[in-house]
Amino acid sequence: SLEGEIRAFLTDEDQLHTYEDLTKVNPVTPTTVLKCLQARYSLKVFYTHAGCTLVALNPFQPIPDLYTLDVMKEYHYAPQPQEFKPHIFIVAEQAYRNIQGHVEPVNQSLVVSGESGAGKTWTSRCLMKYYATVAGSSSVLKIQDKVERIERRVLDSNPIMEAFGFLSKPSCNVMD
Ligand SMILES: Nc1ncnc2c1ncn2[C@@H]1O[C@H](COP(=O)(O)OP(=O)(O)OP(=O)(O)O)[C@@H](O)[C@H]1O
Repeated sequence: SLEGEIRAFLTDEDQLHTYEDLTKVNPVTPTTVLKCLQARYSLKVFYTHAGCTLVALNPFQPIPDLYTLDVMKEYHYAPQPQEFKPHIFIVAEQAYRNIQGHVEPVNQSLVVSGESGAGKTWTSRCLMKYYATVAGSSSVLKIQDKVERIERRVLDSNPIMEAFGFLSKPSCNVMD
């Protein structure tokens, strides 16, 4: 039965954190998926693939080592970044490479979704920082300046984007 399969899956508690892609979880149920994410979270692992989607959990604390210039470079220069640990930089790099594609460059969109407080603004800033850094000038000062300008623009565009989407959410009737 499904219940039996779920129980058997959860018995192997020490293995739950090893699932780097939730499509490998079997059986895929809310319980099994959440238990895996929980096991990873408790080991301070905040990113997990779910096929071509990336699940980002909010650590609710600064994790500076996860977003350093060196980490960005590691993902940017890796021949196969998807073989590294799940990270927002894998998604960023994949989209970047698709744009750079010499044969047929394709416009790219990154959809960042989640409930209020999930970390969408953080993630968008993280993506902007990544692009401003890897695609930017080689001068450190210029990079810093560009990152700050792009970040500012993203944050400034928030009220406009929210005016279109956020205000009509049933959970947040700001229009009332
Ligand atoms: N990866 C992360 N590392 C450290 N802090 C994070 C991370 N992700 C989110 N946070 C923190 O969690 C809080 C909420 O994140 P954020 O503002 O990005 O949420 P949001 O999804 O944009 O929320 P809302 O929809 O309400 O605007 C912020 O204080 C942010 O700094």
